[in-house]
Amino acid sequence: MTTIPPQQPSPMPFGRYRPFAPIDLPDRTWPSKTITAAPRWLSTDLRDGNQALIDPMSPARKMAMFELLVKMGYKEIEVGFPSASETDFSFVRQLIEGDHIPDDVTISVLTQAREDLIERSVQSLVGVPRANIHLYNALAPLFRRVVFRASKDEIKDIAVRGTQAVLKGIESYLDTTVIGYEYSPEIFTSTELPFSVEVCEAVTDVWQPEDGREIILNLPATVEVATPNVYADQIEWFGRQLTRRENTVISLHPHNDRGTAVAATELAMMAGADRVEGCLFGHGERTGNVDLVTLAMNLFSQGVDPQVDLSDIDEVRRTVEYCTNLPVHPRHPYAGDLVYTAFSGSHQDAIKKGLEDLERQAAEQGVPVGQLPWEAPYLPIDPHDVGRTYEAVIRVNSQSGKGGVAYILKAEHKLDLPRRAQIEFSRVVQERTDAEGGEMTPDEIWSVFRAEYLDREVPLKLNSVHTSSAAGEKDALDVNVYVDGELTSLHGEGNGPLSAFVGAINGLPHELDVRVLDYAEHALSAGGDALAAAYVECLVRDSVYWGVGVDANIVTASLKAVISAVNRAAG
Ligand SMILES: CC(=O)SCCNC(=O)CCNC(=O)[C@H](O)C(C)(C)COP(=O)(O)OP(=O)(O)OC[C@H]1O[C@@H](n2cnc3c(N)ncnc32)[C@H](O)[C@@H]1OP(=O)(O)O
Ligand SMILES: CC(C)C(=O)C(=O)O
Ligand SMILES: [Mg+2]
Repeated sequence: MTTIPPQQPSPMPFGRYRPFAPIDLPDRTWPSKTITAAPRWLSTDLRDGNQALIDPMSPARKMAMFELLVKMGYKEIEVGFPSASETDFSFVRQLIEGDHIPDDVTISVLTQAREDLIERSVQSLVGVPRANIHLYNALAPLFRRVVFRASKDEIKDIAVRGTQAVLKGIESYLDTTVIGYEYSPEIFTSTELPFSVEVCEAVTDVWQPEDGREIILNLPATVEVATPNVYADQIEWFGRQLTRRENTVISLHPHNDRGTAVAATELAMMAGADRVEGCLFGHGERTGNVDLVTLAMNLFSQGVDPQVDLSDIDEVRRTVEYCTNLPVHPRHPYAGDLVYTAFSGSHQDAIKKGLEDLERQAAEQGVPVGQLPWEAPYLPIDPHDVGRTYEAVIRVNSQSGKGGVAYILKAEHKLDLPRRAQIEFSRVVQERTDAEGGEMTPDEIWSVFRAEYLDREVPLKLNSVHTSSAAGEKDALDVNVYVDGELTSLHGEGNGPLSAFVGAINGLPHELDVRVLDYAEHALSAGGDALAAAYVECLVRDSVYWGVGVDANIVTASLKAVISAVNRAAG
């Protein structure tokens, strides 16, 4: 019996950290809920995303990001922190004065709860068609003690007076009917829940929401401190306490410190949230905000309309990389360079079979593959649905098997190798990848294939072929073949041109001793000038070799295939 040795205690100082105490919510309902619709999205790429960049976006990059978000279908976009800098202020002015905000898009601006900053923020919005003002202050015990050095009542007062200042600013400078309000109890996840509710209720008392005049209460996991189920409990508990739930939008603003922001958001949506704030590809402070792309694609992959357009995910990625000057990781869900790629043999084999199965079903039903329900091994979505192609799906390195190599030959060159030929050629490829390491590109695979099967001319090279057969008689074949570079005329007879040819070359002084074991052929293309491919498995003396021939004439292709096997046997 084998015993696994026990693990050792880590030398790291884990004793300095305390577990986050979950809230007591035994009657939670969210675990049995399902997400059936997209939430209201808000992109904060231009604010939380921008404030966390090494190089904050230039005006041109901000405009590119804004246009991308609009094009993708985001209807709520936080465009900056206009009281922070002249750049942020001018960008908001540029959007408004340049008439860049579509009628159905609501921009928002963030401000601290400080009167001067609120006034400046309000001024940035003069002339806006529609906007939200977003005010925040931190409520958590650590912030009360260390940052604000203030009591609970004083902290509540900051939020209340801030909201009053927003109302005053709106009345002084703006068309009151087009301005909405969002309040964030910052560090919500580490704040005593009753205190968060108390402050939010006080803020709501000031704003006085009613039908047609909502209040957005945005509950940030400013720092993600617990498992996703705890955030869901917090959201469900909070929602139950509100006195004006019907006119309140519960919004999520998860960060990704523990790497579980997507999961936390999804569970919190199940717990009753209406709206989600995040950034494309998870940009934002520290480990980032929740990734809007993954959230939307997760909905899509469950058959739920994500209400944003990611059908050209590479274009979205390119624009975000340009704007943020940061790369998207090659393994980023749905968007990374490698996420629709299989290197390993068993995955390649299964994917190839899955894609062929879909093609077969589509042909049987007379519909394109794009109209069939998606089901393919290892591929949660059809790469085509996000503008990717299958070409990148299977890539070959030393971990690859016959399925991947065969897939590339079929996808790129329409060569559908018989199974045993696939095995033989994949060994040839594996010898190369083992010896040289790294990946073999489709072009390299093709040149190895050509060199191995199609381009060998010694000892035999076909020059011309003439066949004849009369009813009931054997096939007669006259061929001109270069034998070791010398043009030689051969004659053979047999049950078909292939056996006639084999008989003819077995008569050569080389003592080839060729026997055909298996044969397959298929067209490579349709039409009058179509090419055909022939595959012949030959026993040459006492070893088995496959040969491949390609020609417009199928008989010539099959003779070339025999020659290919014979030349390979000659080494
Ligand atoms: C979780 C988040 O992402 S919140 C958004 C964070 N984003 C940003 O801060 C980006 C833009 N911010 C800035 O450029 C600057 O902070 C400015 C221009 C807005 C303000 O700058 P400054 O006036 O220099 O103040 P600073 O940011 O250092 O603020 C610290 C002061 O504001 C107080 N403060 C911080 N947040 C808030 C708030 N939300 N409401 C009220 N007061 C606040 C602090 O307690 C501190 O007060 P003290 O000086 O009395 O100790
Ligand atoms: C301003 C708030 C919403 C914020 O960004 C956070 O708490 O993370
Ligand atoms: Mg944030």
